[in-house]
Amino acid sequence: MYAIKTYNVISNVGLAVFPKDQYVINGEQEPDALLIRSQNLHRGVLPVSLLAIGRAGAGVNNIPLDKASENGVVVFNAPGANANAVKELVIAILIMAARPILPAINWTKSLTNGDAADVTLQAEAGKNHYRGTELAGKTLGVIGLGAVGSKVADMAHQMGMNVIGYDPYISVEHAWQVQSDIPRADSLKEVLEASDYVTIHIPYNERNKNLIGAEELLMMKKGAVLLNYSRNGIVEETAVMAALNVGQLDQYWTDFASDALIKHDKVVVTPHLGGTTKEAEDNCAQMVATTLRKYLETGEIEHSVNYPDVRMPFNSPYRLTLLHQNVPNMVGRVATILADLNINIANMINASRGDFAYTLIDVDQMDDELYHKFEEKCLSIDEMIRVRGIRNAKFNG
Ligand SMILES: NC(=O)c1ccc[n+]([C@@H]2O[C@H](COP(=O)([O-])OP(=O)(O)OC[C@H]3O[C@@H](n4cnc5c(N)ncnc54)[C@H](O)[C@@H]3O)[C@@H](O)[C@H]2O)c1
Ligand SMILES: O=C(O)CC[C@@H](O)C(=O)O
Repeated sequence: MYAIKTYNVISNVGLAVFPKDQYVINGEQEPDALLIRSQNLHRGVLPVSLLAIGRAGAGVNNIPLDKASENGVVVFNAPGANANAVKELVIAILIMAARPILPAINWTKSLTNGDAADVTLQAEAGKNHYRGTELAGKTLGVIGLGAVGSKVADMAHQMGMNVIGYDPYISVEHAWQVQSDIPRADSLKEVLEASDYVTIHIPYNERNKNLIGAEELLMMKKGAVLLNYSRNGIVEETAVMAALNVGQLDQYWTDFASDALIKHDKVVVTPHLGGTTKEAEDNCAQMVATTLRKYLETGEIEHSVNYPDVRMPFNSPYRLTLLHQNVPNMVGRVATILADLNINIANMINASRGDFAYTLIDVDQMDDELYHKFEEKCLSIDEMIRVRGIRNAKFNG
């Protein structure tokens, strides 16, 4: 039985991916895998039993990736699975930033002391206080043109906005998703200077920490609007409030609450709602549960953020999986161990990603005693991190 431990609310559609006769969810056993959303794993230790972590979402800044890699824990996310939900929310926020919909609704609700006709008259008389502007013809700068940013850019473009994108690290896949008539800025400065509205869709990491600070806010048009539906650490909070106080920035909309931000008049905070739709929660949980299950049962890696993606049809009775550092001659050394044990290789694949690498070896014969000898010899190699043997369920019985 495999043991899965969950944190946060994980959709049942995702949990249903794990057959009850093979998986225990939140039982007593030490976990083989964690399935999480925003749970902060930096604070605890990773259990020794842990083989994998599945993040039912896009951002992985709540996971200690270096520690996971060094311990041979493969981390998966659900790329793009909640992008449509974030896009729809960001478009709604753009509209609410241009039109004072929330204060207008609250004011209308407050109309009292009159008969029906009086309320209608008051509403008509007061509506000019809630005059807005239109998005069509205004310029939207989109920082990050990945799964979310590319969708936001396209939708805003369709709504008549002039969209300018900025993403110096864009993948080929996402580059194809952005309409070719959406211009790309060559620098952050260029996109900030050009835009009436700026929306950020990038991961939080060391490089992007405080990407938007006092200097960048000064590059923006006076009275521009900033949206942050990515992560709080990307925008420097004190700088943003200072820019709001002097009118350099007109409004700041963010999905990430903090004590200071929620008290500021020109900041509107939603409670990390970007991916909170039924569809997105189902998509994320299903995608990551499927990749976790595949990894546990076949060793194949898909959508990992710390180890290379590796696929190999599992057509032998037994598979050996080896997570190791990316150093020369690992495959040679493992092949020698197998040869010394008189085990024939049926199929093999090796791939690397940065400092780490992964090797899958299929063999036709294996028993517990032989496996233990193999494992012991492999783990005596300094750069070997984790060795695992998987029996192919198709050959059982
Ligand atoms: N509010 C929410 O609930 C919610 C939901 C989904 C994602 N997110 C956040 O949004 C981020 C983006 O999500 P995604 O699904 O689009 O991810 P993604 O990986 O598909 O896209 C991120 C893009 O940002 C680009 N990028 C990285 N650093 C950049 C920089 N300094 N300048 C410009 N571009 C840069 C990358 O090249 C990539 O194309 C996630 O990492 C997550 O933190 C939040
Ligand atoms: O799980 C959530 O609700 C948030 C997901 C979001 O932050 C993400 O990075 O995908």
